[in-house]
Amino acid sequence: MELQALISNIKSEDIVEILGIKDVNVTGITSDSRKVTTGYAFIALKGVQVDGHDFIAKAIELGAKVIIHDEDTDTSNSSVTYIKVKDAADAIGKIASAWYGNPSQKLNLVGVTGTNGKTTTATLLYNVFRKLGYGAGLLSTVCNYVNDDQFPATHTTPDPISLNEFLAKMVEAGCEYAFMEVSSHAIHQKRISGLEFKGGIFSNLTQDHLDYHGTMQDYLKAKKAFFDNLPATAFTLTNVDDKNGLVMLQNTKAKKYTYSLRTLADFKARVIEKHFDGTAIEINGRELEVQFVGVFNVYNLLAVYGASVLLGEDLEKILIVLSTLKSVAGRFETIRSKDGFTAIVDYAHTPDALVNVLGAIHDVLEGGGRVITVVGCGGNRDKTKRPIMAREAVTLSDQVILTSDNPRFEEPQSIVDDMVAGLDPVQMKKALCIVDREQAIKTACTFAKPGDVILIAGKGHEDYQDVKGVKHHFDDKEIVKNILGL
Ligand SMILES: CC(=O)N[C@H]1[C@@H](OP(=O)(O)OP(=O)(O)OC[C@H]2O[C@@H](n3ccc(=O)[nH]c3=O)[C@H](O)[C@@H]2O)O[C@H](CO)[C@@H](O)[C@@H]1O[C@H](C)C(=O)N[C@@H](C)C(=O)N[C@H](CCC(=O)O)C(=O)O
Ligand SMILES: Nc1ncnc2c1ncn2[C@@H]1O[C@H](COP(=O)(O)OP(=O)(O)OP(=O)(O)O)[C@@H](O)[C@H]1O
Repeated sequence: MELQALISNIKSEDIVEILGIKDVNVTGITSDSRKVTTGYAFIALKGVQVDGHDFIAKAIELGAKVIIHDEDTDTSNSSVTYIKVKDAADAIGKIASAWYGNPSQKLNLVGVTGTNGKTTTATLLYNVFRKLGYGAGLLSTVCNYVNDDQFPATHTTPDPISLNEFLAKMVEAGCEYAFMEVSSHAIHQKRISGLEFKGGIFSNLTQDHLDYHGTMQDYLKAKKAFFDNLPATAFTLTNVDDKNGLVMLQNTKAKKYTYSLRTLADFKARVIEKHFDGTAIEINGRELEVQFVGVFNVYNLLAVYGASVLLGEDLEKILIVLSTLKSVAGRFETIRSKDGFTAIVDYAHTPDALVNVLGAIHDVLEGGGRVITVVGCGGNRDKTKRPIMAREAVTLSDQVILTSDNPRFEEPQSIVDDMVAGLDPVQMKKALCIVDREQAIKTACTFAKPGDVILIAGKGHEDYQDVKGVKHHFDDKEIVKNILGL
């Protein structure tokens, strides 16, 4: 691609200077010096761990012909074109978009952000539009889809080059719709810069990711930036039962819509009856039975309904499809034992999600059944969640087993100790520490009696345990089924 076309999405005021010849044909783009080959454009990004500007010389050695940077750098190589921009993280999204033919402009792209519910909402939207007969794609934590073709996901929101490559695949495969999760990390690192969104959904904001954002205020600011940057042609759909729902709408140019179970809103729902296999609900005056448990899932379904309406779909058709949808992988997945107890595998790994999923279990628990919770916290991530999650688990369960969940580079025992620090001696009587997760699940199954529910929280769809940088195969569902002989 010609260099002028490659940088055509970057506003001229965002380009500080161009040194060297402008008439260059670029053969590829990357921000990783290790991927450079002859004729590439290398975009130097200041990383969290290292600075891409330190790899410019290496990129040139490997054949880079264009260097895009935002810090002072050695520009003495006369066979290279140096483009200094104001913000390389912002520029790379626009460059990636141009390189792949601006795919987001050819799709109805909807982004979902919030602490919990992103995967569920984005996946259900994708399922609805596939069931309605459209070509559609999905970018999510669990899996990426281009129509029915599956691609493994490495991030909740991929880096700008992979992201635009996926969107281009969707365009090529004839998709009209694309649904994606937008993580706060991605907004902060500008991975979504240059994308043209048709809509943005906000689910909720509760404590998470403080290891990265530092404070809740900065976490909120990151989420809000997504809505602040939506164009007037897009819609925003926010949950106004969350105290930050209206905050998200403050500075946006986009058309504003709201959803709620409790107050006045454009899209309203009400729970009629809760049971173990689903919930009877009313959406905008229409009753239907859905195969989801938990009020939090009614919020997710309402967001899906609202977004589908805003995308122009027929109300009746959407309601019919909603009643056929099933739970997303690793979200409230139930396994019944032959002895009459139930195990639930759920991805709840924030205090709020844990409270919600335990609340949902209590709502449908049949007479006398006890709740046994197996839960851990991830290593090298927000440590302040640990005592809170232990406390919430103990408060809402009859028995808790504290265990390991992706310890990464921390000692599993010390993570469990941080959880225990949240419990007083009385609460401690309900808790047991079994660091070995398989052993913890086995012990919960031995404790369980008919009518009891075991919640195995935190890993959901994940099929690994991340220990010291190595992902060892570990699948909560598989383990439970083996133990129960299913
Ligand atoms: C903390 C974080 O978000 N890090 C992300 C960030 O990495 P980084 O800034 O640390 O990159 P780096 O390794 O320091 O490198 C800086 C630059 O130098 C370049 N480099 C580096 C080495 C070299 O030899 N040559 C070279 O050119 C790199 O390619 C990069 O451009 O940018 C990378 C490229 O986009 C991401 O892959 C990486 O995600 C890491 C792996 C990660 O685990 N991120 C998680 C926390 C994350 O983003 N999670 C959210 C979801 C959270 C949730 O809701 O649960 C997500 O969207 O997935
Ligand atoms: N709307 C919601 N409100 C609160 N909790 C929810 C909601 N939806 C799902 N949850 C809980 O959060 C867990 C994670 O759900 P989901 O994967 O949809 O969220 P997410 O935002 O994609 O999370 P992550 O970014 O960490 O992948 C679920 O297993 C459930 O326990």
